[in-house]
Amino acid sequence: MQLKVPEHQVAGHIAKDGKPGPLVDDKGRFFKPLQGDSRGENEVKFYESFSTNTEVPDHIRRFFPVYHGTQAVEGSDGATMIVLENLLADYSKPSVMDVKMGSRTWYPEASEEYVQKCLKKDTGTTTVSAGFRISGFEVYDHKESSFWKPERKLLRGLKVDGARLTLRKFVSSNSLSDMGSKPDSAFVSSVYGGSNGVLTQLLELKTWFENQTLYHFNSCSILMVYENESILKGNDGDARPQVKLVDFAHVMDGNGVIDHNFLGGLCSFINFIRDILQSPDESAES
Ligand SMILES: O=P(O)(O)O[C@@H]1[C@@H](OP(=O)(O)O)[C@H](OP(=O)(O)O)[C@H](O)[C@H](OP(=O)(O)O)[C@H]1OP(=O)(O)O
Ligand SMILES: Nc1ncnc2c1ncn2[C@@H]1O[C@H](COP(=O)(O)OP(=O)(O)O)[C@@H](O)[C@H]1O
Repeated sequence: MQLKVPEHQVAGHIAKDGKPGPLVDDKGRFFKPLQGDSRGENEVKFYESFSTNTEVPDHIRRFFPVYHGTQAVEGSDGATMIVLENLLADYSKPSVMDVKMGSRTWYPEASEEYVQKCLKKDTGTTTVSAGFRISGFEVYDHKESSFWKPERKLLRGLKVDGARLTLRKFVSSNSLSDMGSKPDSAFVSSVYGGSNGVLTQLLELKTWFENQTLYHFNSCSILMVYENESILKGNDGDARPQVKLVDFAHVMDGNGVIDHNFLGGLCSFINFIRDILQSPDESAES
């Protein structure tokens, strides 16, 4: 089995200090190392539960990566990895964004130290003010014919207007390294709009979250992706926008209670996307 480092990972842990990072194979699978303390186990517990839970409607399953169990991976010191569907396997020039949902990323059972660490990040980013934060993104820059990924530090400093501007840039054809340029929102209707677009998918997810009390998706992300190859070939209609959920290391049982934290963040995110769709030509906010 030939494994390699994923080309388009936009957030989360990478191989560092002797610890393995995610890997992908050529058969459409994504290998995520089990994280230390209870996180890895908790994520496995979630996937095992979710993949067999008959209360989850079929049309909702498509928002989650398919789970293929766990596996000890040779070449990574035999590290145990969660084997998932590689969500980017069918994309050749993907633009990808990871949006961490909720107005808090901590949860009641966490240690005081962990809560404080999360609170610091939550108040310093748009998590508290907007109900989500952009954890990472990579866009295919049509002017430069290459991928562009901002530094983490730059994203951590984004305020609400900056997040709005970034969501516009994500669907623009301008050169993105030029921070001063006004995004043209060229792909807004083919990515955010339409019957298969991001907004429609988010609304479908919201309908489920308005009722589901099975799980609380603490610190979970929405991964948005679309294909630029089709746009380069002049077929914007084939951008194949997808909304997926990733990172279930902190998912808890819902115990019959609505996940207000995720739902609130999702409603806010939907409003941002809807505003951009309704006024794609609005002047760039700073
Ligand atoms: O270590 P940090 O400060 O980079 O924080 C990680 C987060 O990075 P961020 O600061 O939000 O860009 C990181 O966020 P992303 O996945 O990058 O959005 C995770 O929240 C990670 O925790 P876990 O894998 O969910 O258990 C976080 O790891 P822990 O701090 O919980 O170990
Ligand atoms: N199933 C997947 N397919 C493709 N890419 C993925 C998948 N899961 C995660 N990723 C990539 O890895 C990043 C980090 O994933 P995540 O589960 O949040 O890891 P961590 O727990 O280290 O934060 C995501 O932002 C995305 O770029």
